[in-house]
Amino acid sequence: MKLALTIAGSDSGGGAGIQADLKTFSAHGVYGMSVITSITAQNTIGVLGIEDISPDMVYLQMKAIFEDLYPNAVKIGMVSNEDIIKMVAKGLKDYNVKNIVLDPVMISKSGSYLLKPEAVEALKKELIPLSLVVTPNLMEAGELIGKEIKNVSDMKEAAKKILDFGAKTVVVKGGHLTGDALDVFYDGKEFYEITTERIDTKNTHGTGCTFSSAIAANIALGYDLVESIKRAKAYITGAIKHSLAIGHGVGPTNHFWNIEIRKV
Ligand SMILES: Nc1ncnc2c1ncn2[C@@H]1O[C@H](COP(=O)(O)OP(=O)(O)O)[C@@H](O)[C@H]1O
Ligand SMILES: Cc1ncc(COP(=O)(O)O)c(N)n1
Repeated sequence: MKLALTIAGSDSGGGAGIQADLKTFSAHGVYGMSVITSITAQNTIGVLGIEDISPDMVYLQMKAIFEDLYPNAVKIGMVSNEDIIKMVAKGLKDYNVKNIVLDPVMISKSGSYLLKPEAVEALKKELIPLSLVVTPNLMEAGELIGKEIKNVSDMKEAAKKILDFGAKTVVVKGGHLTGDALDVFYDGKEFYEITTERIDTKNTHGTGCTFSSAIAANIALGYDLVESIKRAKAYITGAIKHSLAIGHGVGPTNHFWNIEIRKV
């Protein structure tokens, strides 16, 4: 059994954050574990409240996992504030953790801050240099480099700059552009454009979480990074195609779209 860890926030609505990540790991046949950084009271409509976990408790969860259930890959999502970011970076360094996929979560689709704006610099300084791949959406890439991203050429420029912050590779996700769902991957040498059809649905709650945890699951399974990203792109596209019209707002993706469960 391969093991994967998510370090992220809890989404009570089950569509994003820790819940999306654990479902994604399970859908890939990977054993999922979690370090919860923050609890959000959230549904498909919005975020009602956020309560951060203490940095000491974040570290203790990491210690519990790394001293017993060492992960083959790690995904990082919502890290909320500077003190949690520093503690997560310390835990990853103390236990020499590799294969880190960083989704620099900043704002929910419903508009709530999941990262304090003043913590963006700590994210850049502490977590990006530890990452095998960083997966910002257009807004997050723009915040990281201090410039609005409007097209594919801006996405490439952002990928280069984020690589310069110390990431090994970068995927800038173009889910919020018009046209095809085009993501740009940069490995420091070559650019790759990873494209699928755009699916016409409002139910995209948790797409970024699901995509990044699918990359981590595939890395844990032993695929190389480019293959892991390609497989994650196919998985998220299916999960959006079969997304769930549940709740009264932006519904979640369907994490088990490729697993057939028969009624008896
Ligand atoms: N409507 C859509 N149809 C197909 N793919 C999409 C759609 N929306 C987003 N994606 C893809 O889902 C993944 C997550 O992207 P995105 O939604 O931009 O992330 P985030 O949730 O962080 O904003 C990317 O691969 C993106 O291209
Ligand atoms: C706890 C938590 N983490 C992350 C997201 C981002 O969700 P998305 O993947 O839709 O950008 C979220 N809404 N809640």
